[in-house]
Amino acid sequence: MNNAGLTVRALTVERSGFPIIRSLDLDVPLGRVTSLLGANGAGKTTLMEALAGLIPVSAGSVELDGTRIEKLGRARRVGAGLALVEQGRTVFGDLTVLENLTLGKDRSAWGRALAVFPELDQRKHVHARFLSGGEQQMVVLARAILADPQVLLIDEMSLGLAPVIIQRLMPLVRTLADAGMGVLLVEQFATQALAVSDHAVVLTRGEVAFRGAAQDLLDDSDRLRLAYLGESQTQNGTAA
Ligand SMILES: Nc1ncnc2c1ncn2[C@@H]1O[C@H](COP(=O)(O)OP(=O)(O)OP(=O)(O)O)[C@@H](O)[C@H]1O
Repeated sequence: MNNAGLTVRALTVERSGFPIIRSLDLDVPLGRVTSLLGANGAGKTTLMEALAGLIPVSAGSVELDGTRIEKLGRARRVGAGLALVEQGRTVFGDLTVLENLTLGKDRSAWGRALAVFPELDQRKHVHARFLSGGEQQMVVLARAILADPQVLLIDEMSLGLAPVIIQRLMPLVRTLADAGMGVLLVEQFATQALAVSDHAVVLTRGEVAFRGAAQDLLDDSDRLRLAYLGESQTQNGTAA
């Protein structure tokens, strides 16, 4: 029995018949933030979508709290304790903040959302389409947190947001992990992501090119640059 959060083994995911994720092993332990880095096209979003059940896996296993989930649909994975904050904000623009966060939920949801984002209280009757990008992202994050996941997958939540908002959101990710959640974080602002992360995994063309302590990657500017540029970690440094 494995209670270590999300355990991914030998996962292969194809798009249009071409393997994008190739025999990948990954652990997302509870109580830890794991940053997933890699150049554009490395396969980060493909991996997140496959873990969340938006696209099928071709081979391998995904276990959550010791239970195989790779064949479950998205809703059942949420029910099992796995939530995804998708790339690109998706609030219901015609609904108020309050409605966005309480639709289909019990009345305690609003209080729980406010505990995480108290600043939403003064915006609760505002239609979500009138919120700033940062406020919309808070609503999206709050919705995911209300599902009470064991493991939360966050794909590029800072896309298009001002640095000041990112500075507000990143420590929150740490707080969620400190409260026991496992977090897998894909983030273009790698140094800010690594600063709140325990572990780091770098993907290159669908395979793990580095895994280790987030601090080790922060301290190794050459390796960090390679993670951005998508060059392979071969001994002669040949570009991928
Ligand atoms: N629907 C699709 N059909 C076919 N190929 C796709 C599809 N979506 C993505 N790909 C390809 O899969 C590869 C990985 O893309 P993916 O979006 O997962 O990478 P990423 O690491 O998230 O990149 P980015 O940082 O740009 O979002 C790319 O080569 C991309 O062109």
